[in-house]
Formats: sequence, structure tokens, C-alpha cells
Amino acid sequence: MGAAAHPAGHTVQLWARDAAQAQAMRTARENTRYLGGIAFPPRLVVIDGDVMPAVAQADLVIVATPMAALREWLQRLAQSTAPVAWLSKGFEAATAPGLPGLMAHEVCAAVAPQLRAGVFSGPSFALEVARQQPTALVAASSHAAVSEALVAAFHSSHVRVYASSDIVGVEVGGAVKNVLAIATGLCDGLQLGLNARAALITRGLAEMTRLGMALGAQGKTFMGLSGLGDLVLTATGDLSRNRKVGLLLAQGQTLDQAVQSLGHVAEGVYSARTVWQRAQLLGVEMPISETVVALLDGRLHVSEAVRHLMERDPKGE
Ligand SMILES: NC(=O)c1ccc[n+]([C@@H]2O[C@H](COP(=O)([O-])OP(=O)(O)OC[C@H]3O[C@@H](n4cnc5c(N)ncnc54)[C@H](O)[C@@H]3O)[C@@H](O)[C@H]2O)c1
Ligand SMILES: O=P(O)(O)OC[C@H](O)CO
Repeated sequence: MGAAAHPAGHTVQLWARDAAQAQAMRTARENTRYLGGIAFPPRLVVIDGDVMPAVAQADLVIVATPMAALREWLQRLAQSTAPVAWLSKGFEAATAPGLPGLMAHEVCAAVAPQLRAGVFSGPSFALEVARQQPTALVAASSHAAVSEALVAAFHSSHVRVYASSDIVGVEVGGAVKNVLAIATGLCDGLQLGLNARAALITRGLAEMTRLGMALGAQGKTFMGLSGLGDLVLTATGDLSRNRKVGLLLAQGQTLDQAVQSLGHVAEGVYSARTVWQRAQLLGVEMPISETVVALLDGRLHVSEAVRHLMERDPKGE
């Protein structure tokens, strides 16, 4: 996102937790490990060590870590006076037995309630954003100042940023699409055909919307960029790590092998159980997500997954 912010005329401080990786990026003026071949813009500065001096100077702080690291980062940033936005797309794993896992804004409310914060989401493979290919995103927060800061920082000739106040809807879309992309990868890996893929995406959108509305989201959010848009991208785009997990499971790899071979996080693997757990608590039917959880937990074999979905009782659409 650092490269994306630059055309709007901002200086970006990119913090890396690994000092050697930070030095390698300073030397190469690119992130060879993750986005090789994309030169950093001149006003991007790579930093490491204590991040707080940079936070104190910032007009906007972006947290670009997997969901599993978000709690720790929001605790660290709790006193920031600048708005904070996260890119993480997932539900947190339960932190104690008997407690449901949380959405990102719920984690924020628990550990940094005074922070002006929100989520930056939508269909956006990092590689295409870095190449400055056209991308449209959603900035969602209950604080208008946060969405406004994201629009000011990122809206440009190649990135369109739409503001939303429906943070629940945007976060549910971002988390559930990853689970559904695992299912779609599996479907394509098993060569079940285009009819099956369209059915999974459409019924997946229905279950995403059901869960979101039960959690208090607005239905229309799921027809937007962070819902349908990101679901279509992740379920069908071969740059997706979540889709890749499904494809690899279909080839007979174990979950551990599939996750190891990615080298990046596939959030659906970690969010699926929480998504399913929250749906169960609310009495929301999510048969595709339920099937993915059963596969990931090893309770269902790949070869049984399709039968599991197809043999459900008939019902109205
Ligand atoms: N890559 C994409 O195309 C993309 C696009 C939009 C949103 N996202 C979301 O953004 C989040 C991050 O995705 P990614 O692709 O950058 O993941 P990634 O697996 O590449 O990890 C991103 C970085 O976070 C670092 N990290 C991990 N734990 C950390 C911690 N505790 N503190 C600091 N840094 C830590 C990793 O070392 C890595 O450099 C995910 O939730 C993902 O769903 C990714
Ligand atoms: O590679 P994935 O599956 O994590 O998807 C990346 C982005 O979330 C797409 O918007």
C-alpha cells in the first residue's frame, strides 16, 4: 500500500519487524521477497526498530499484518492520535475457551477503545496495486475522519476509494470470502466445472450476507466491493492464496503441506472456524463454510465434500 499512497503525494514510512529484511529493502529499493521487480517510489522510507516515533509523526497509520497480529498491534497503537486502519481480512481465533473469536473492530473496541480506527478492504491483489493497475477499495469506519483520511491518502488515478460506515459488513465480507475461496479452489481443482463454481460463489454470497446481517451489517454492503467484488476476485483469481489452498487440497496435499508451500498467510484457513462458530451462535446456516471447516479439521475427506453439499435437503432459493 506504500506504493499506492505515493501518487497522492504523501511520504510513506514502511516499518518492517525484521531488521535484515528492512536493510535488504533499503538497499534494493524494492521488496524483493514479496513483490520483486516493483521499484519503491522515491518518497517511501523503510524503517525498523522502535516504530513509535514514526507513529507520533504520522497523519495516518496502516496496519498491514495478518489478523493474528492485529490485537498486538492495536494494543501498541492504542494511544495514537492519528487515525489507524487495518488491511487484515479475517476473524480472530477464539482467545479463551467458550468465547467466540472476534472481528477486527471488536478486537479494537476491546484493546484500544479510544482509537479512531477502521478497515481498508475490497478486491485488491497486492501485486496489481503495486503495479498501479486500476483498483477500487472501501474505507469503512464509524469515525468519518478515518474514511476521510484513507480517501485523502489513497484516492488517485489508479485507486478509487469509496467510504462506508458499515464496518461490520466490510469485515464480514473480507473474512468470509477467504473461506469461500478455499471451497472454490477445491471445486476447480477437482474439475467440477463452471456451473459448480458459479453455484458456489452465488450460494457463498448468500451465506456471507446471512451471517453479516445477523451480526448487524447492511445487506447492500455484500453487493459491493468488499462483498461480491472481493469474493469474485479471490474465488476466481489465481493470485489468491486462499484459492490456492483449495487447489492444493484437491491435488491431495495435506493442509500443512498446502500452507507451507504458500509462504504467505491464507487467512481463510485461520478464520473458518470462527466464522462457523459465530454463525452457529446466531443460528445462521452456512453450509459451504461448515464444509470447509470439516475439511480443514480433517473430519471430511476432499472426495466427500461435494456429496456433503449436494445431498442437502431441497429448499427455496
Ligand atoms: N496480499 C494481498 O494481496 C492482500 C490484499 C488485501 C488484504 N490483504 C490482507 O492483509 C493481511 C496481510 O496480508 P499479506 O499478504 O501482507 O500477508 P503476509 O503473510 O505476506 O504477511 C504480511 C507481513 O506481516 C508480517 N507479520 C506477521 N506477523 C507480524 C507481527 N506480529 N508484527 C508485524 N508484522 C508481522 C509478515 O512478516 C509479513 O511481512 C491479511 O489479513 C490479508 O488478508 C492481503
Ligand atoms: O491472496 P488472498 O486469497 O489472501 O486474497 C488477497 C486479497 O484479499 C484479495 O482482495
